[in-house]
Amino acid sequence: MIIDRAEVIVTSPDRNFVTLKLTTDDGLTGLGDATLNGRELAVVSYLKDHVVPLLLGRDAHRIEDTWQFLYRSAYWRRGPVTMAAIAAVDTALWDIKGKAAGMPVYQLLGGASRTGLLAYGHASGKTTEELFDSIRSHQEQGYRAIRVQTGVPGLKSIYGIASNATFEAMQGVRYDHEPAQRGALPNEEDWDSRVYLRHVPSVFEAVRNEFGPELPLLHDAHHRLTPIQAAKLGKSLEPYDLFWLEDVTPAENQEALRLVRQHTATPLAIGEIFNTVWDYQQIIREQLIDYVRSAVTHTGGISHLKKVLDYAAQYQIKSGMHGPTDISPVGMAAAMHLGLSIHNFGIQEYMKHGAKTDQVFQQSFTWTDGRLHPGDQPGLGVELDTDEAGRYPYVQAYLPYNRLADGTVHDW
Ligand SMILES: O=NC(=O)[C@@H](O)[C@H](O)[C@H](O)CO
Ligand SMILES: [Co+2]
Repeated sequence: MIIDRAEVIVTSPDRNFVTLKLTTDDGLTGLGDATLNGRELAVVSYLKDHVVPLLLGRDAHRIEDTWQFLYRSAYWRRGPVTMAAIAAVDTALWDIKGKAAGMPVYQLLGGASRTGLLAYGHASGKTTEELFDSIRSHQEQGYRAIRVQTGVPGLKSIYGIASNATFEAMQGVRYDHEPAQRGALPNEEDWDSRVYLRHVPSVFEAVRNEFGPELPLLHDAHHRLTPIQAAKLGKSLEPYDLFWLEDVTPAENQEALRLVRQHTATPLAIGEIFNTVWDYQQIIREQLIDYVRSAVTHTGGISHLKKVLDYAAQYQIKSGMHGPTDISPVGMAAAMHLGLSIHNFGIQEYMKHGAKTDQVFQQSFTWTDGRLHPGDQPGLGVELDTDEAGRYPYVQAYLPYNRLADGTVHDW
């Protein structure tokens, strides 16, 4: 079963997506998500100019050999562009192998370890009442776990809040921070850690008082705090029993999490911007986190993220795969197949894609009673309508960035 065609399809229905489509000599096709939000065209070139010529003529069955060949023959190791490109190839080959076997990918990975995948959604609101509306709306949509992000007094715009606050309005104006904002330059936003640290505990106090102790609540600090500030936040949120506190501090310096861990028992989730097991090695080995946040799309594909999660399982660390709208339906399907099969599944982030995206990508996953299931179609269960995709050309788009009051650039 030889790869004899490889296409890199860029489409921008509700936001930019990059998809690799491989076709074999016996007509089987496989899809891989290669979307890197705000830097999409770098992966397009990496695939088109450097990887596709190496794939044509290769045996599509040899997934591990292809992965090792692409990882080692590049010479230059790791990084988001390289690992997103390798992820797309790996995922597309698993899709093909599933179709060749007549089985959904999760069956090839060892079969189902659970009936469905607990998912969480993104409630947000500039004010407490808008936040409460958003939480109720997510509960009505069936979410059993909810991420809470709010405005911060004195800050003009902030991560995780829809540009148009009320949830009803969001039905039309979707929470749009994930799909990088379209435009020639990144939007500058403002930030103040001290105001944020004072404000967040009061938000969770209000949410717990309104919604009770049971509802699993998550929060994303989005890389903005120093380790001691992260420790302070984790400790101040302990009375509210969070499911997890995410990206509390930039984790390139993995040992920074030692300080946070010394001060708080709030569970920690890290890794959505990581791209290989080496980014995790210390924080897994020292049990400095509780959830691995990587998406299949950014971490070398199904093959590599499975290795990361199998390593994490030895330290009782679970998956918490990244699932914003800039993970395409192909990437989400790969996450669901992997999540269904592993023992140490934790939770799946699930932001619903837009209607135009669902027109471009035909999906077969189900969302029932707050749990996702990839479905039982052979392969990943996603097909891409190339004609529909052709209707939405790429649009330059960037993620925002932060500056502090004195103009210093800060993590967004
Ligand atoms: O937990 N989810 C997140 O942090 C996302 O909102 C990321 O900022 C975007 O997906 C980046 O493209
Ligand atoms: Co995050």
